[in-house]
Amino acid sequence: MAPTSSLNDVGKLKSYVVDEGHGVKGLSELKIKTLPELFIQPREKRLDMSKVACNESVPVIDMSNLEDSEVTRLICDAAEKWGFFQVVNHGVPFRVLDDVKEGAKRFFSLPADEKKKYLHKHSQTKNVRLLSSFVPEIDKAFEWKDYLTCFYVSDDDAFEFWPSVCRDQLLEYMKECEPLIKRLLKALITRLGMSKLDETNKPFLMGSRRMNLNYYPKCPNPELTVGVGSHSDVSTLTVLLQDETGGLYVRKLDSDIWVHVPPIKGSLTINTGDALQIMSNGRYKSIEHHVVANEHKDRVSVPIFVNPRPNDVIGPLPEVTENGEKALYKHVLYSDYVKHFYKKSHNGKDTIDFRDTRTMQIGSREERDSDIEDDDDQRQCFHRSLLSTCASLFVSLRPCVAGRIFGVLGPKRRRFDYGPAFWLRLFVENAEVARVLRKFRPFPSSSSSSNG
Ligand SMILES: COc1cc(/C=C/C(=O)SCCNC(=O)CCNC(=O)[C@H](O)C(C)(C)COP(=O)(O)OP(=O)(O)OC[C@H]2O[C@@H](n3cnc4c(N)ncnc43)[C@H](O)[C@@H]2OP(=O)(O)O)ccc1O
Ligand SMILES: O=C(O)CCC(=O)C(=O)O
Ligand SMILES: [Fe+2]
Repeated sequence: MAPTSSLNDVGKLKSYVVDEGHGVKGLSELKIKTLPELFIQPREKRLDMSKVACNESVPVIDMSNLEDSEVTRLICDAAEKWGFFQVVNHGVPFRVLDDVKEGAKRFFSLPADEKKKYLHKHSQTKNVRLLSSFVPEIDKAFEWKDYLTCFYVSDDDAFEFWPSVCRDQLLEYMKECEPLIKRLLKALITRLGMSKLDETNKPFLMGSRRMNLNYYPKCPNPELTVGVGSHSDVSTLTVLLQDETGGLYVRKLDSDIWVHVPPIKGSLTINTGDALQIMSNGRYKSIEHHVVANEHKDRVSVPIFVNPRPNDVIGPLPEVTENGEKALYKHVLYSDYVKHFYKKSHNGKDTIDFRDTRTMQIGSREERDSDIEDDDDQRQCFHRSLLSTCASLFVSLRPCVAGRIFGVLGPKRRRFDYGPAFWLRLFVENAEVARVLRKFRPFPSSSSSSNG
């Protein structure tokens, strides 16, 4: 039961919030009058209201005219100058947006024992996790937020592992956003010198998706904490659905001014993430943003993070650097980049700094040692990409080989159904090995790498 007497015992408090599945929401529902110390953020991590510009706002782009080159121009300008914009008339039905918000509320209203099943230590899959704060094992001061994160692998995987109270709504939302995502990327790549979105660039621009359900419960002392600390997303781009509460602030480019992103009914907020900043060699900006806590209302938001595939090596695109432009970022295996993001608490733009050739020396020795940062790292990360691609190919082939040898399909038959989906996946993964090999073999020596 309610550990109101133990709120000052950090161990018990963490255990209540994180391990028992109550989350920050459970704590909020105890109607505590003061914020436990665990959630008190250092002053520099909170939003300084004197730095908020009330007369500024991120662009709002009307997407109703599908063929309009002016829309393309507005999207590219917004990604260059703001890294954030809202879209209206985007084609995703209001009903789908309402349903996914309701689905999120349903999930977080489940009893703690039900939610607990999605904690990392109990979850049947690593593609679904329930967390509080950001990375609770690492965060010294907790953020006032719970979130469920779902990495999309396939419909079958989602049907099997995603929570049934919101699974259908999440999948529908993700699928309805697909045309919008393609339109946005198509527009953005024109300014990078690519003529179309096709099978050659789709994988590293939008090869994987992760959806989070964020829940920010009412907070007794919102001014002392944050909903989400300042960070930039590690995605290519993020499509964010927020409810009517408000509280998302973004940094104005090259300034210490913050701008509110007001909820507009039916709109979606788009931001370009670190992966696109790297691929565009800094042309498109991945902007810091954060969310304040709120005393009066629970808030939900649902971001779709559109990403490269974990096994992709990302770096400034050849189309961008072929005119002699100096590459500002080192290549990195995308899953290494994401793991680096999850290894530390939110701290502004420090994830991308670790690939920025101008700031690469920043970071603790421990971090430097564990990341690939030597001059030969492009070669290394292609090696790693190749290895992890082969590993995933092996995993998908294993039951097939076992089936052939022993004449059995094993207990996980449903997941390794040899229908069209299986053969398609096999084909795609073989193609992937071939692609990585092609990239790897003619790779130049480190002395001729373009990183400066
Ligand atoms: C602002 O607040 C946020 C933001 C976010 C997310 C923002 C984004 O931009 S998400 C886009 C992320 N991109 C992807 O997920 C696509 C690429 N995915 C991958 O590369 C991989 O799935 C992986 C994330 C690297 C995980 O790879 P894998 O090695 O196969 O899986 P694990 O063994 O489970 O993970 C290894 C290691 O990573 C950490 N970790 C992984 N996932 C999460 C997660 N969802 N949350 C926290 N930490 C995660 C973790 O340390 C894992 O080690 P363990 O020892 O725990 O296994 C998100 C949240 C916000 O609050
Ligand atoms: O809740 C929001 O409005 C933003 C959340 C966010 O920035 C994130 O999940 O990455
Ligand atoms: Fe974010």
